[in-house]
Amino acid sequence: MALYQKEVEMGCRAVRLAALLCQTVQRRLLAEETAAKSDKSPVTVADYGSQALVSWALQTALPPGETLSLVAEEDSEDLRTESGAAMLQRITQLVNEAIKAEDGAQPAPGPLTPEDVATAIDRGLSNGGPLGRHWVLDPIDGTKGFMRGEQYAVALGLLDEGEVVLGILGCPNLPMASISVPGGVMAAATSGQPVGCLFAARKGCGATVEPMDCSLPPQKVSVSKVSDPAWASFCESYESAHSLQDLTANIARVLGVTSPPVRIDSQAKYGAMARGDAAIYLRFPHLGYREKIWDHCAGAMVIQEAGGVVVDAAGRPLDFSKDSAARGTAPLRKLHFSRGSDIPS
Ligand SMILES: Nc1ncnc2c1ncn2[C@@H]1O[C@H](COP(=O)(O)OS(=O)(=O)O)[C@@H](OP(=O)(O)O)[C@H]1O
Ligand SMILES: [Mg+2]
Ligand SMILES: [Mg+2]
Ligand SMILES: [Mg+2]
Repeated sequence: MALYQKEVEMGCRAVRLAALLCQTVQRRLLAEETAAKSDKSPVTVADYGSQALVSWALQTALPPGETLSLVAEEDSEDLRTESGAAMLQRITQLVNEAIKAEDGAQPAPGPLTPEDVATAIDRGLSNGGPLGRHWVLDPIDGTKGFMRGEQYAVALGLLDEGEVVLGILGCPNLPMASISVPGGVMAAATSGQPVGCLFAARKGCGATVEPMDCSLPPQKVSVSKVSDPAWASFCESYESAHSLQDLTANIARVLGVTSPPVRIDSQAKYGAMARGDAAIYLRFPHLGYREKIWDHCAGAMVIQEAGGVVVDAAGRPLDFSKDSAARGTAPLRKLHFSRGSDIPS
């Protein structure tokens, strides 16, 4: 079997399963399904449920006795408090519903319990690092976009000996049709092509896209061939709190870019770029913010395998292998870009 083929299949199944749960929640998103984390960022039942499902699906696909190492965004700490119990119940119900909808049956020996779900979420507490295999998960990237009913991604990568070898991006609200058309996402969504894309990239094997609903086979994607910035369009964060939009506007002006920025949430930007919907992605977080590996691992791999290049603000490749535990700095757990994408002074 081709290198990482089994892992790509495991990962795609896990991402599809998680996307199913996200779609269910987004359809009936209620205020009580959202909470605020200690850093004040939003988290929903779908973020937790997606993480639990990916963790469960990957762990159950491994040979008996093999333990999953997963570096993922969420943890169960708030769910294990008295006030989090009802949310954990709700997540457990959604997780069991998604497993049943996929297989038509509950997992043996029976539905997952709230404790099983919390344990699955906390498998994401690995520190990663340069040795061995580590899956890297953002269960919902672009939670704010998800809550607005717009773009988000289930983003799953695999690190092997410090190198990214797989990237899978489930983008349930991204149309299969190009969004670089007048009217953007809205127009593409009504073009008659399916909505919902699954991007997958394996080291050295290129990147593909297929509809989330499996209605078409995977097709190879490649980045835009536009080389003159005057003809290029560029993507950036939808949220101005996530990237310095004034700075990107200035850079675009200096480059001679004439079209307005394409602002969509999440690593769906990487997916859209991988198939040539835009040629440039500019991201400059506000001073002091440290990027997390799960926010870029899968997307960067998809871009790279589609023929693109992803670098930090100083033009250096991103390093996903930093093991922050080795630095003995617990609060920095999983903040891995030592040379980060802070703006150079
Ligand atoms: N202050 C700040 N600066 C930079 N980045 C931040 C910041 N706050 C959050 N985040 C991270 O941004 C993730 C969402 O991705 P994007 O910024 O591409 O999406 S968006 O267009 O702005 O919604 C988002 O990922 P999720 O938390 O998974 O949604 C965050 O990890
Ligand atoms: Mg994220
Ligand atoms: Mg997230
Ligand atoms: Mg988040």
